[in-house]
Amino acid sequence: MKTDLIVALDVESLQKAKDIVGKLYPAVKYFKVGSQLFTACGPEIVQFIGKTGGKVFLDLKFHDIPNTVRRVVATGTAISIVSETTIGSPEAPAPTGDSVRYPVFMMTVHAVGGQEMMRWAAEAARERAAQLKIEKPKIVAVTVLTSAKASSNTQETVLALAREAQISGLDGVVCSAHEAAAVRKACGENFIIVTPGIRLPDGDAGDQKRVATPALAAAAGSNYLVVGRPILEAPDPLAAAKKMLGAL
Ligand SMILES: O=C(O)c1cc(=O)[nH]c(=O)n1[C@@H]1O[C@H](COP(=O)(O)O)[C@@H](O)[C@H]1O
Repeated sequence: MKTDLIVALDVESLQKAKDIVGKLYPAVKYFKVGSQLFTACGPEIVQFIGKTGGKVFLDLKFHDIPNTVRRVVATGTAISIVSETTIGSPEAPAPTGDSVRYPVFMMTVHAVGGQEMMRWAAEAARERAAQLKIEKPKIVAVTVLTSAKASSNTQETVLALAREAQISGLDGVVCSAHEAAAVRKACGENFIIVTPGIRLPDGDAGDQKRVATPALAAAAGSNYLVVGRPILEAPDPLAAAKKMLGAL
């Protein structure tokens, strides 16, 4: 199984994000757009990464009533910079121009939102993608954040949430490397495991508690490793990304 690197673009402006993508692509192909960047610049960054050739992981961790999550997942599936009714309306016609030529590749919801919410999210992505004739974005559920200290029942909680996500029709979960092997065993080979909290042996964990090296996470069965600060704050982000990739 191949393990890929996703760089978290946790920066405050479109320009900074563009600079980082410019430095890292094509060595890095996957970029995570999270709440900070999306709040700062909106869908334009999605379009930019798509045009560059990269793939976007839109990590907005939706957690709301099923109807609201259904609508926002449908909107995210059709995300575009074209200023038209598509933004905000899951029922609106397909965007024109090149907007949906760069759809997001993966999105997050919170597993604690419950099975009905996750099921509606999965259905919304499927339906909207079919309508637009584009590949369905993968929907993955955040389980227990990697910033939470491990407790005696962390693995059990992650496993229960992963099973609920799978039953609900989601494509995978976000969990730490510490639970990845158990999730892989319980949910099978095709279930996507996304793992943040990745550090090289000498790396500063910061607020992350359940951390692991790239090699450990890959050996545990993670498909995608999410790395932010160790790359963003490095004097040479490309060299830092290559070091992470080399440590897989
Ligand atoms: O959903 C996520 O991406 C996520 C889930 C989780 O449990 N832990 C976690 O750190 N993340 C994200 O992964 C990235 C990790 O960043 P660094 O700790 O700087 O490498 C951040 O963008 C977090 O928002």
